[in-house]
Amino acid sequence: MTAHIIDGNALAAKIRAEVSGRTAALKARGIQPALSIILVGEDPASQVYTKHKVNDSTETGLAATLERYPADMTEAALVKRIHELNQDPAVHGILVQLPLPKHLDAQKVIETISPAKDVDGFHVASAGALMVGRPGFWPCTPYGCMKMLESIGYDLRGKNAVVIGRSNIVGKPMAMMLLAKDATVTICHSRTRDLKSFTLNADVVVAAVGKRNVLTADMVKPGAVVIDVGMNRNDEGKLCGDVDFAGVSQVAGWITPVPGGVGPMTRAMLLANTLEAAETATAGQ
Ligand SMILES: NC(=O)C1=CN([C@@H]2O[C@H](COP(=O)(O)OP(=O)(O)OC[C@H]3O[C@@H](n4cnc5c(N)ncnc54)[C@H](OP(=O)(O)O)[C@@H]3O)[C@@H](O)[C@H]2O)C=CC1
Ligand SMILES: Nc1nc(=O)c2c([nH]1)NC[C@@H]1CN(c3ccc(C(=O)N[C@@H](CCC(=O)O)C(=O)O)cc3)C=[N+]21
Repeated sequence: MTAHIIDGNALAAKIRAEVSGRTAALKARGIQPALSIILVGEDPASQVYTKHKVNDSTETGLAATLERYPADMTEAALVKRIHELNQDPAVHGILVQLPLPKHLDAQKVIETISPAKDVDGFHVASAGALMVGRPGFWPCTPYGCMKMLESIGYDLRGKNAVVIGRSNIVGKPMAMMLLAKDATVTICHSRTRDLKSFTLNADVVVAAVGKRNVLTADMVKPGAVVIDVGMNRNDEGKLCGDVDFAGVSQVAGWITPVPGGVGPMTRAMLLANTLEAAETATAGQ
């Protein structure tokens, strides 16, 4: 068997086109949807990622501002700036790029973002809303994974889903979203004994670990859907996921590639969340 590939680039392009259309409608009402991105420090990967986010936004008609601050910025100064952005009606979304320098408490900083502008979906209020099924912003990476499942018309009801990884920004919200669609969800992590015994029984596997070859062909049920969130570098320095793509694609029914899978979807869902924040903030205006 050779798996069908779920093309994240193509699906992300579709979502961006939808966002562009809705952005044009807002602009026709005199509203410019706007995202503020805060980057603290000089992390090279973060510099690349934030540049991508600004370019994606601009191409879609959203206004994006990248604010860069030195690595020694104090928490008080950062919190003050976020409060200003919270108050600014021209700003609809606020994103603080992670990781933050070690002297800053990332969760505390995120809690200062107004939940109405939390387009990353990392605020505890956003996490709580997802947990209890109330409206709120969903974290972009698991949200993008759900869109990928939706794009193949996959019905999660009663299916066994295994999420590998339990971070607050990927694994845990991913599990909640799958649960909300009536999957039977198992969350595995570094203390899980015999990972393979869980994945072999899974109709859907989401790998969000950050280690190469966490999922290999012998661990996958024939025909399963495999979603690879991981971002790693192989020995040649090439980007690769958590899944042994060459092997697993011989067993799985569907698989997402890295690059060109979940990554572009994460970026597209950020645009969708920002647009939604702008629409909600300006409803009836
Ligand atoms: N494509 C995209 O858009 C994005 C990709 N990523 C990538 O996804 C990956 C995960 O990110 P993130 O959730 O932030 O990472 P974290 O490091 O926060 O979480 C990793 C999780 O994997 C678990 N884990 C570690 N080793 C194993 C193992 N051998 N077997 C099973 N579970 C294990 C950890 O368990 P424990 O809790 O016990 O430590 C932890 O829960 C990274 O590669 C990251 O770069 C992240 C965000 C967006
Ligand atoms: N506040 C915050 N929000 C985030 O969403 C956030 C963050 N901080 N910090 C870092 C992680 C990581 N992340 C990625 C998003 C897209 C790609 C992506 O588009 N990847 C491309 C490849 C890009 C390349 O070539 O390097 C792909 O998979 O095709 C990667 C990684 C978002 N993150």
